[in-house]
Amino acid sequence: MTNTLSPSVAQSQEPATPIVIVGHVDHGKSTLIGRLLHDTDNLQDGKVAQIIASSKKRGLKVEWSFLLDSLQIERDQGVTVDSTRIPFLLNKREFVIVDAPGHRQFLRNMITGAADAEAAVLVVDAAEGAREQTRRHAMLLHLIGIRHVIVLLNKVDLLDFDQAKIEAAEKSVSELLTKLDLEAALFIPASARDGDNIASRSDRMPWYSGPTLTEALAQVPSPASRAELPLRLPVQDVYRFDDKRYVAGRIERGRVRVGDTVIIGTQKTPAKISSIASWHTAPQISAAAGQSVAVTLEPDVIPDRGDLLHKSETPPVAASRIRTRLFWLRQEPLRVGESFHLRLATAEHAVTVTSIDSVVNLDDLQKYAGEEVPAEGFAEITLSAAETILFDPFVPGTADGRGVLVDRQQRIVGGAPLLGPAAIADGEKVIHPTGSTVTTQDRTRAKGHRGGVFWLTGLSGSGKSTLARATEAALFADGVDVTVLDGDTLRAGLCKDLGFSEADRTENVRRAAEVARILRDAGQVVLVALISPLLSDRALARQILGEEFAEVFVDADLATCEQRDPKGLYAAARSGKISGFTGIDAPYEAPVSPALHLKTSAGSVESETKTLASFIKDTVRLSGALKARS
Ligand SMILES: Nc1ncnc2c1ncn2[C@@H]1O[C@H](COP(=O)(O)OS(=O)(=O)O)[C@@H](OP(=O)(O)O)[C@H]1O
Ligand SMILES: Nc1ncnc2c1ncn2[C@@H]1O[C@H](COP(=O)(O)OP(=O)(O)O)[C@@H](O)[C@H]1O
Repeated sequence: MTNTLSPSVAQSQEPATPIVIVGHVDHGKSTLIGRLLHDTDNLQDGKVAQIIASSKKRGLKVEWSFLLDSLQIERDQGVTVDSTRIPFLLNKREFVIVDAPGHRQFLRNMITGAADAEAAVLVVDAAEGAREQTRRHAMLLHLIGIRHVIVLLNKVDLLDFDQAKIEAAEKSVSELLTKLDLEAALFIPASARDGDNIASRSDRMPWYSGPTLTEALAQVPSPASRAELPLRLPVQDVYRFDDKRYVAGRIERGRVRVGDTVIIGTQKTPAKISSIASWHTAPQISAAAGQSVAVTLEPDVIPDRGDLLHKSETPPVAASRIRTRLFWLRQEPLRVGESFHLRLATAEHAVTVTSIDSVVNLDDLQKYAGEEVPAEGFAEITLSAAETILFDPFVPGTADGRGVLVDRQQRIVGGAPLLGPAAIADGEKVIHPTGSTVTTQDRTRAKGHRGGVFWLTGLSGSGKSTLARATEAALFADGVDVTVLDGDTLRAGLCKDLGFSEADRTENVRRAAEVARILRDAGQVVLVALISPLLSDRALARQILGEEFAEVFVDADLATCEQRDPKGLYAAARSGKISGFTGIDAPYEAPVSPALHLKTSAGSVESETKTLASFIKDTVRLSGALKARS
């Protein structure tokens, strides 16, 4: 099978100009991409015939968006090399359309740097005007800092090519963009389906004297040469051959020459470049931005992966508290205190969110103070690291300062363009949580199982403590590293300042969840046995613990619990000796969809213990049996 895009595209030597094409669903993005590739002669003839045939078959005019469907199929089959970049040539100049089928994927692409985009085309249905995604995409373009924005007012045939109507549409989109501080370089009235003002001038809008889309793209500045900027060489790896150590990496910007003195990372160790090699080439005297090199250093110091080589006269910013923008991608909100890894070029730093400084409201696009960043929201936050981080503050249209936040499972949870060092406000509580250098994988390997938290909730007397202790013993006998955090036990020490008011119970849950997190992160299986009566409190625990959290409903009806009354507390509550007792005069909200539901009114302690222990082992076990303890 051959690639749909014509082979000439691959032959250009100039660096390609990346552009993104965005727009609300159905406003014509896919049609535009198909039309653009066709009208600029970037499709093979066979492909065009295929699109025409399949459009005819469905009784449609030529449906250019079918092209993207067929590209998608090629991608799925692995035919197209890069799944998110569509190259095309415009008068010998190479462009790359950074494409992403879904909204979430688009966001991910934008923030992970697939789009160092030089320009953006915002497609807006002229008849429908700006919609939800128009607004979100425009916001993103503003936050990412794409400087060159072309608004394509699409489907102007629906407005009969009428100048007054089209100008009214332009005005309303322009007002939205102004609110976002995003200035459109151009508004182009067009019909992507018919090709008006895409690659050729429309004769149906003689009143329009501006450029066509391809003329506008031709005016987009080429990616500026990064070779003239101060040197940044992030260390990818260090290799040893014949007693020599080679420090390998891709020069992000600037250039290195043999004889240059460079500074290595945060240790600030100076060293001389004694040789430069590129793969498959003879040794070089110098190398510049974009090249992957292996340098030898004199003296033979050993940088770490992630160290940044730079020159002493042009150092990057060094800070351990960093103000950053945030494009939050997780489906749950972000709160202060959560920890992540900040990926920055080849470096990874453990960081904690120490403040949420402002949150952007997507309705009025204003910044507000906020306690949390909502799911998929935008914000400005402060990150703290235990170590100094070297970085260049984010500059629109470059790779500088483009941090990415990843969670414990290495999933990307947010884009974090680093804005600069965060000043310490008067009286501010400054903390620098440290991250372990022992990895989760190391711990898992050593213990033979993963860590996890099993949160037992239920009425007093339902059997939480009994089952937790019996399961603890069973798991321990099986070689599992296990700890129980029991309500009564915690309340005898860590939580002895707390009573049973709603606020105190929330704090009790929070503390237990934080302790469970530390133990879980150290690789342990943690059984938490707390009444934790409110759905909102257990949601808080889940928030603190993330996905490695399983809710176990220890379910016995009130009558059974009251009849058991192992501590005589129900009797005391009934006689008014104690008040606010769960199930009597304080609420208990049962879990809606627990990971495990144990009905202890009916079953025996032994059978419930077996069920719980095997559920836990199935969850934390590695493939195969748990490691036998020697
Ligand atoms: N008013 C009131 N309500 C509920 N429970 C009470 C109360 N007063 C004392 N106790 C005893 O405290 C134990 C519950 O503590 P928890 O930390 O699990 O409760 S909570 O999660 O904070 O709601 C609970 O233990 P369990 O019976 O093991 O659940 C009781 O022994
Ligand atoms: N299937 C069962 N699971 C757990 N406990 C049971 C079961 N059947 C009877 N019990 C009894 O119920 C009581 C539960 O008390 P406890 O474990 O302290 O509950 P909680 O910690 O939820 O307050 C114990 O006396 C226990 O022996």
